[in-house]
Amino acid sequence: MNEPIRLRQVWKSFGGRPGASPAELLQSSDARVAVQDVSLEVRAGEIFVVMGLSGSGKSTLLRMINGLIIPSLGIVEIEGRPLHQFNRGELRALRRRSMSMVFQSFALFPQRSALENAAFGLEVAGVPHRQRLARAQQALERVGLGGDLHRKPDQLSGGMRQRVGLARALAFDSPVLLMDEAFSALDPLIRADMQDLLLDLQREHRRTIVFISHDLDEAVRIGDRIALMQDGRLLQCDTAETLFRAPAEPAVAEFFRGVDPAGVLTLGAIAEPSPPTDGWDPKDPDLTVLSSAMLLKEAMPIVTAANGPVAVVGNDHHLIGSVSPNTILRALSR
Ligand SMILES: Nc1ncnc2c1ncn2[C@@H]1O[C@H](COP(=O)(O)OP(=O)(O)OP(=O)(O)O)[C@@H](O)[C@H]1O
Repeated sequence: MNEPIRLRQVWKSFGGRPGASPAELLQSSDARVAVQDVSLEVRAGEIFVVMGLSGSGKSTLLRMINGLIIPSLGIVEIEGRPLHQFNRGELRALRRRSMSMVFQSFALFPQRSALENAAFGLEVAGVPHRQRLARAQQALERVGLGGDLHRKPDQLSGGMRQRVGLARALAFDSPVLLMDEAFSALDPLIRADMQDLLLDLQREHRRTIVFISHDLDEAVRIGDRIALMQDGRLLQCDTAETLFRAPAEPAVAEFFRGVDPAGVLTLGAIAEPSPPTDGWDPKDPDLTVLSSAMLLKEAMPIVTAANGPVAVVGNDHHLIGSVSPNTILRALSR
């Protein structure tokens, strides 16, 4: 299957001569180059976080993916088809049916209830009244607002309003969600709740999610992969663990300074390549067996409580190696 979203050498300059080459854009004093030569692929079913500081080009990138901004150079492909080949109607249909947006400050209609707000996108898409209310109600229940369907926005907290925004996108059931700093305005505890909710939703129903964030902790927590942006350039795009262990340039390592390695490293990355015991028997009921994908912060209490090294196995349950409390301590003190 084609990647749902692919960018090939994409540039976006605000101002500057149309048709200018990359070198001309970079040299031109009246061109503001927001995105420079970005190539990436978003895979079906992943949470793909675009992370960077303010002004690094994240929102411009997202708006090129849904066709709101046209690249100065390069190609954006959606499901294998270049976006510039979509006519207006197709672009509208893409935004309505295939890609839902969730913004930071989600504009809710003050005079409408949570239910009517969540149903709004479906209303615009022409879904019949009863059907759209049923779908909106289901989505609100899923985000924990089943008891607040008839409240108006001013009767909801900021976190609840953001849940209505998420429910509006979920009610669509579109395969791709574009989330622009969707949780950034929330206070830290509610923000962590929303991140958990998103991960739960993702376990139930794998959508392709492009999530913009300027917060590395958030990116590490929710991202299957992270695209790190700086000054319009893509520094590196990979799992948090690879960015942390093998930064492509010093700027990447700089981003990860101060990040807790236990929240980034997995058991698979640190396991000793030897079995936990000499006569290792995978069926031994007394042996602790953990997945290689488990993060150290989750594994630590289990490894510490086990009597002896624990076995680490891969996806197909084959033995990768073993980990003891000492292995973890060594990895964390590096
Ligand atoms: N319409 C525009 N006209 C001129 N310059 C723009 C426009 N939109 C964005 N820019 C510039 O492009 C650069 C990238 O902006 P963009 O909004 O994509 O960054 P961002 O990473 O999303 O930042 P933030 O996190 O602050 O939203 C910035 O220097 C910005 O000033």
